Amino acid sequence: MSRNYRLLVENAKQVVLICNNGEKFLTKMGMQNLCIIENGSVVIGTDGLIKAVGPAETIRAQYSESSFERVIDATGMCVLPGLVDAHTHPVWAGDRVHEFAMKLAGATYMEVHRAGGGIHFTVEHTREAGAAALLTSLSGRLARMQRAGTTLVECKSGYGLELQTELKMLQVIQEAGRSLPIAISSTYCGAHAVPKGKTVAEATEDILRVQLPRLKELMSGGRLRVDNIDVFCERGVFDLGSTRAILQAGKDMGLNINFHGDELHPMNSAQLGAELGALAISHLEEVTDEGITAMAEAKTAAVLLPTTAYILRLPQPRARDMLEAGVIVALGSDFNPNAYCCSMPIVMHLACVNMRMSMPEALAAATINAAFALGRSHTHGSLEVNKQGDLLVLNAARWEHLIYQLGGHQEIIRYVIIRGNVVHDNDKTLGL
Ligand SMILES: N=CN[C@@H](CCC(=O)O)C(=O)O
Ligand SMILES: [Zn+2]
Repeated sequence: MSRNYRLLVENAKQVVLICNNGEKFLTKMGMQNLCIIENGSVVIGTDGLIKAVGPAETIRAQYSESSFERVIDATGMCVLPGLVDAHTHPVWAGDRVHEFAMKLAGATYMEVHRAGGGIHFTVEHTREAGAAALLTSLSGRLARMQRAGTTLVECKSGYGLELQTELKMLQVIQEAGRSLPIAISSTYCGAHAVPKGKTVAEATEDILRVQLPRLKELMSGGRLRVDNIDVFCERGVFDLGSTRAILQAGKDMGLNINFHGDELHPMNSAQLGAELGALAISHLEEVTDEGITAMAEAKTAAVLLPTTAYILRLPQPRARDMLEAGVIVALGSDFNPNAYCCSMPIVMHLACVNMRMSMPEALAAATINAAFALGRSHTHGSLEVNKQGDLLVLNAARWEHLIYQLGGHQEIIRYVIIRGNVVHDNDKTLGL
């Protein structure tokens, strides 16, 4: 093949494809048996898409006449798909480090929230912040996630709780998506908390009558791109009835349902999500057996967030029960001022130790299944021909080191590649 390509990554000790049959998600045994090529190579075209992935000698023979803008010799190294972070709240102003001390001293999440901290504290500061300042801090956070291997990330609004600030956040997310290599799935989360001075009914009314109609107008005029709708369905926040009304209205506008459920109390959020055809539900620390069955049947992904249970000392989500029931289990960092973690390798480590997932299950949950939870598993989450050329090259001969070395991703990730372009070269960053 005598053509020009963007990138050849050759001779990797392991190339972890995840799957190779166009699967949109993996469950049960599929998550245990990831597709791995020993001594493999990957070719990415000038359009940023994967053109070939296979044994090194086959690729060498097929592409012997071709030219590449860049060749990476990955001898002794591993190649994996870029990681997908299925749940973050990365747009905000105001420092909440003081709350960490409160929580360490025993305050619960809802106690901090009721004391005027938590989401309300962040809402006050985010309402006051200018879009430029929010974009600067968001870009820094996304760059950090990218260095930790994330190439597709879900980003929520939700620290405005009124039209102007929610729109400001969504526009900032859109701008970051335009200016940075990392891909973004954008989520309207106007029902993240009930604004101070409003009842649940009044807040729901504002979302249904004011916020969503304006969003719809901007989206249909092509001025705003939003992918998902989210609600914090929780006792003392949005009840089941208001959650249903908001999610259904979002779905009617073409948004994917992807919401917070069954986190602090069993709310039957899982059953509601399954009934509404939700693409994903996050948290689920308090999900019931019936909720697990409903999600497995409806093919609604469970986005588990190990950092939340860890920081708030909550019961762990029942990952094993979900996996055994055939639920599509995905992972997210839940990056937010409460859980300040930008690293999906740390999230996978916590999922393995605290939630008893195996390393292959955790990697599937942080790649193909997280991509499915965002409606993007046709382009992301595995190394297959015609998918986006997003990959990690590890300074390690076995891929499991990415999870095993707690907090070691900074040294272990040599390259982060998005659409065939090297966006992070660890040697250069560290000046080695
Ligand atoms: N549970 C609700 N929302 C966030 C926390 C947001 C915050 O505390 O600012 C979460 O997913 O953990
Ligand atoms: Zn969240």
